[in-house]
Amino acid sequence: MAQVVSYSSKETLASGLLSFILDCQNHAMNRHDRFQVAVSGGSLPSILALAVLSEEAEGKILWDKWQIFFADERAVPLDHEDSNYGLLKKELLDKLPEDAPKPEVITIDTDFLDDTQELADQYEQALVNYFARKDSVKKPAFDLLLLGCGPDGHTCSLFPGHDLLREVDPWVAPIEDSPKPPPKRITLTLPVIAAAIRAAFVATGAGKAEILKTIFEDPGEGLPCSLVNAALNEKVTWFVDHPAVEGVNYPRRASL
Ligand SMILES: O=C1O[C@H](COP(=O)(O)O)[C@@H](O)[C@H](O)[C@H]1O
Repeated sequence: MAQVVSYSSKETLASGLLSFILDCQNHAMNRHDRFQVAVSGGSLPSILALAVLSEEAEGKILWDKWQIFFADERAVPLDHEDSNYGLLKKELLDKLPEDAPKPEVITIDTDFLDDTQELADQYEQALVNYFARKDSVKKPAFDLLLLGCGPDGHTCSLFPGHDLLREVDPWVAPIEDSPKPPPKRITLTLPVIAAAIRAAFVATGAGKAEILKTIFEDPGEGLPCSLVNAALNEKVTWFVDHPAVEGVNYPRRASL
């Protein structure tokens, strides 16, 4: 079962998230001497920055071992205001101390913005280069997925009821009709998410309470976030604040 930890403030949530990330990082170091993380856009980069740029994190993040991928990305130039890379750069990468080692960041190839299938294929090829060779059964195992939860229960660019939820073979898939703008994107597929070593969702604010109620109390509804919970079970932890789970009957691990 997915774990949920609820915090009283963004700062305490960020501190809990940092401990989780450090645990995943240390496990990854023992596993293969690198830390392969996929990050989301939306509200995730700012809270991630709060965690990993904190005083508490000083000297503990092995940036030169991090390989940062995108759980989903919008088909826009990297300096466009809708780019998930652009957001991560603004919130986190640009704030790393100048003398600190830098993570490797694997972005989309913007030569293919006009053809989302090719854009997805190129990003999948990048994953093939960083993970084991592609094999139709074995999916890449990210050390950590850092996921967001949209107010409709979407995660990555996997939207409720969309055909993409049934993809089994591709690692990365294109979407041209995202209900949330911009419409053209690429996303990791559910089988790749299911192959992750660990995953964390971050959801904050009262605006998320209604959808979290459906995700946890009515998983049969099949919302993308519920499908991730079902696929990863105890490997996924939700970092939420109290307003996000107000009135929600969720599997309590602790409330901090
Ligand atoms: O469009 C997107 O939305 C989701 C959720 O965003 P949030 O602001 O509600 O946290 C995000 O996880 C995804 O990466 C992004 O492309």
